[in-house]
Amino acid sequence: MGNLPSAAKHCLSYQQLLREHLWSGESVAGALDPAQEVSQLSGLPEYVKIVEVGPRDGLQNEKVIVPTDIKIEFINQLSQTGLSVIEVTSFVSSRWVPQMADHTEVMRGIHQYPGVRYPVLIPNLQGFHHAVAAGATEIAVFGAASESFIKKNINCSIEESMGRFEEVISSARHMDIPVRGYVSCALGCPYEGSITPQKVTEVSKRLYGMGCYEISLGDTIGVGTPGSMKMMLESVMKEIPPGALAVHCHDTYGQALANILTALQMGVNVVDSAVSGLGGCPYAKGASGNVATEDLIYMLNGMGLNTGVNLYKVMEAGDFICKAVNKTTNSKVAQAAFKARLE
Ligand SMILES: CC(C)(COP(=O)([O-])OP(=O)([O-])OC[C@H]1O[C@@H](n2cnc3c(N)ncnc32)[C@H](O)[C@@H]1OP(=O)([O-])[O-])[C@@H](O)C(=O)NCCC(=O)NCCSC(=O)C[C@@](C)(O)CC(=O)[O-]
Repeated sequence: MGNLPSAAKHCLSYQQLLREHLWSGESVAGALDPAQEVSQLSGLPEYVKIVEVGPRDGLQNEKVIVPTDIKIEFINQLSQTGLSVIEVTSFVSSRWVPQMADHTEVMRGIHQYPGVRYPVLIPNLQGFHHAVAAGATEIAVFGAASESFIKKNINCSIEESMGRFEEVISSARHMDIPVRGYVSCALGCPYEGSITPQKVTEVSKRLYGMGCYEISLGDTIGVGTPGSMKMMLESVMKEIPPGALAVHCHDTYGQALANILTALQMGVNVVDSAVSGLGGCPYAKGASGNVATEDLIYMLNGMGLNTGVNLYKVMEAGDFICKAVNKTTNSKVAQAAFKARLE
């Protein structure tokens, strides 16, 4: 954008700005006023890593079983968007989450593109062994800061879950397999309501201490606000450096982007999202999908923050999976772009 003559900049219509800049990742703030850009960017990271969870978190709650070849095609399309991490499936019990029963076929069927990592979700040692046999080279364990939620989700207490994760993490370490740790209910629980930042910190600290390279703090039911996100992060950051944290925001109350921006301003630079805003945890009733990857990229592009991801290609992958599961996209950006195309 910097090369355009200023007269041309003023002639750019809103639609042109969208087409030429927000899609490509060039800064619109800079297009309007270079001085403004600097002030907007202060305190924010230059690069934000997006962890795409659509194939796992996005699909796990779908009632109709999505054919395995559709899942594989979806992941292959996502792999060509510039995303560097795509969580592809979970090695959980098919009695608990039938949608993920084809984990081995999905893991074996996808084309693994260079530069893209394909972690999978693991609840226990049994899942770990199945995942490794299927070819997984990166995993994530998933804990929670709520006793009631973890009981419903993986049928054990927080203390028991730590024992299981310790076994998994120690086996993974022997095989040089990196482990990410999730902490669900970081901003509220569907069964207990408020969760204290101290409890989130305690669980996060234990997972980090066991060797998780990154802790993803999940607003599982999307009740958080920038205020509660800030309080929770201030507490967790006393024990874990911001560079080892990620945020995972569901958008039930429409706060996800605001919460993510708060986290970015506090030094977090890894954000989970799902294409088309798909998703939700089967054991968190009433929760809506994740923040849409399209909406996240649009916001980050608009602030001049680099993600390396092509928004247009992500929208195409979103269109593909929405048609396949017969859903309307939850992404505001995709909705607006498709509407604009029809006008
Ligand atoms: C953890 C279990 C298995 C415990 O389930 P359980 O019933 O307590 O397990 P168990 O150890 O008593 O074993 C019972 C049966 O399950 C089998 N089993 C045992 N382990 C496995 C395994 N890994 N894979 C396949 N089968 C397994 C085991 O072999 C046995 O089979 P049987 O002898 O009866 O034929 C179950 O509760 C489970 O699968 N839960 C998964 C729930 C889930 O996937 N939730 C969604 C993901 S979390 C999420 O979405 C939140 C997140 C991460 O996105 C962040 C956020 O938003 O907050």
